[in-house]
Amino acid sequence: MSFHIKNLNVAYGSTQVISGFDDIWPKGQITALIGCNGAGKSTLLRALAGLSPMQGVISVSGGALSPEDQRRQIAYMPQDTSAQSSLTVLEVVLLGRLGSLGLRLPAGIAEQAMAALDTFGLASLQSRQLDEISGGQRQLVFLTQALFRQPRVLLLDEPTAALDLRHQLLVLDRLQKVARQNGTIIGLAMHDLNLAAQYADRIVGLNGGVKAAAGPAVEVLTANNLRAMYGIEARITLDAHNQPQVLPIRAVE
Ligand SMILES: Nc1ncnc2c1ncn2[C@@H]1O[C@H](COP(=O)(O)OP(=O)(O)OP(=O)(O)O)[C@@H](O)[C@H]1O
Repeated sequence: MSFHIKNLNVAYGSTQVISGFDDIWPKGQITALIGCNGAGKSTLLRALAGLSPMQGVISVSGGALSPEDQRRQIAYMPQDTSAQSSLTVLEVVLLGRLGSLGLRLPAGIAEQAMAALDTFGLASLQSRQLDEISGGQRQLVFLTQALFRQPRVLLLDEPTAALDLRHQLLVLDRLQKVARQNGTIIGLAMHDLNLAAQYADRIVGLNGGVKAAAGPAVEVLTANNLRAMYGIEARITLDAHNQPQVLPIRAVE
């Protein structure tokens, strides 16, 4: 089972933002989307989640996904999780299973949601309203909700952007486990290239809405690619596991 994206095109009005994007995201792997501000990462993830009109075909295991399949099989967490809401933290996580909730909660589901919150140390916040917790805590709550859905495909837009260093590592460790253990297909937009190198199985570079590079970190995170995609000069070294580490030096013309 893998996630196939064929000739995906997205336009806002007459402005083309994603052009002819083709890729295959394997089962049980993390694919990280990288690229400069405005490169099209969020637009691509939103289109895959069925939230932006697009042209092209997306399929899982060869079967093209209808808009209904997209909603059922794909979970998506946006970049901006700010919310004025009187929903509590526990209610937000439970909404992850909205599709299977009736008038009464199925037995045990609240306990499962609490256990999910506990993974990121959030259980004590269960009764707080969404607007009574910090930005990083809100990002963790929405991440917990997306994981609680147990989707086949999980799309996360900059899931560690609001998190401290420890929580960045905890979240990416957890995502790697979910991918490996459940076979979940995970796609992330990321700006931290070193974390992408450490955790992603594949990196896809977007430049002006076009796929500019794809493959393992060591092939994508090269000085030439970073100059072309970000307009920077960078020093690349290999760590003890032969993964590239990027040290940005200066912006270039
Ligand atoms: N709703 C919209 N209407 C019109 N243009 C948009 C809209 N949303 C995004 N764009 C444009 O589409 C392009 C891609 O934006 P997108 O948000 O996908 O980039 P990104 O790679 O996620 O950037 P960032 O790293 O800043 O989050 C940009 O030029 C942006 O200005």
